[in-house]
Amino acid sequence: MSLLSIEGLGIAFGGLRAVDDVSFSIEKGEIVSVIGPNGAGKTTLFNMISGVYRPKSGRVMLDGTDVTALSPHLLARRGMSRTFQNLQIFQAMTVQENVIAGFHLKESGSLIADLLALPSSRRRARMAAQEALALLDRVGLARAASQEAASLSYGALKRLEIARALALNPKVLLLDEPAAGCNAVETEEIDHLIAEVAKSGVAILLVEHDMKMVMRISNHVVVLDHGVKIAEGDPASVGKNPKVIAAYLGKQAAEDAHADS
Ligand SMILES: Nc1ncnc2c1ncn2[C@@H]1O[C@H](COP(=O)(O)OP(=O)(O)OP(=O)(O)O)[C@@H](O)[C@H]1O
Repeated sequence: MSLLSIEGLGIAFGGLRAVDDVSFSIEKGEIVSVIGPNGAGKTTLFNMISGVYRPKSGRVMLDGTDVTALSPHLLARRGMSRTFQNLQIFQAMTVQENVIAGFHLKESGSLIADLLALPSSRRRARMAAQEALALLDRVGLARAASQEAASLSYGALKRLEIARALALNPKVLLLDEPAAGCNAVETEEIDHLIAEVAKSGVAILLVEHDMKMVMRISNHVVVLDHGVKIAEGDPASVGKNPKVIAAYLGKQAAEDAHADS
């Protein structure tokens, strides 16, 4: 049984089948990337897996349990957390407070205790602050803990968002374009971070346009075109697949590439 199984997911907008019968799975500690040309259905698939859209067909199985269309916060409690293409950082809060906000997503029933500032809630707050610092250390931001998030560079903000998603202690982490807008140095830092998180046993699903990054860090690549899965496999075999080349570059380029090889 895989940690995360995507089974025949499909959805349509009006007459357009944006994602059609897509299946694949992810194991513990594995990095799987979903790629495809613009409009292929990557974001839509991601949104179905993370509970933002309800699929018309198929299901999402997490650790053997059907979690299809659970709300994002319930999914977070079951062990699936995500980051967003457009950063969801609270700019006016400190770096550490942003991570602490992540812990609150998985807690329930603590609001009244917090409002009354009960000893239990003060103890919890102290622990959350310590755990947040440990997470910031992991993503290389411990020294910026008390700075306002707005003062961080773009690459650091991206790592902060990953730290906040890790605050939920996920089994599966979904990353929506983690390197978008980053320069080469920032992308490399995010590469290392993703590899380290996977090594700790977290399964990672990535949607990313930076093809070099995808080829560098993925164990497995799933390729979509017009909502349909057209290929999957290790990065090297997917990179050579004529169907994939055709989807990206057009049919003629694929035939040329095939003739050259
Ligand atoms: N909410 C929506 N309503 C109607 N059509 C949509 C909606 N979301 C996506 N689509 C359409 O579904 C198809 C897949 O879009 P999607 O954004 O998932 O592709 P993508 O692979 O993520 O593209 P990109 O690489 O450009 O981000 C496109 O034709 C898009 O226009």
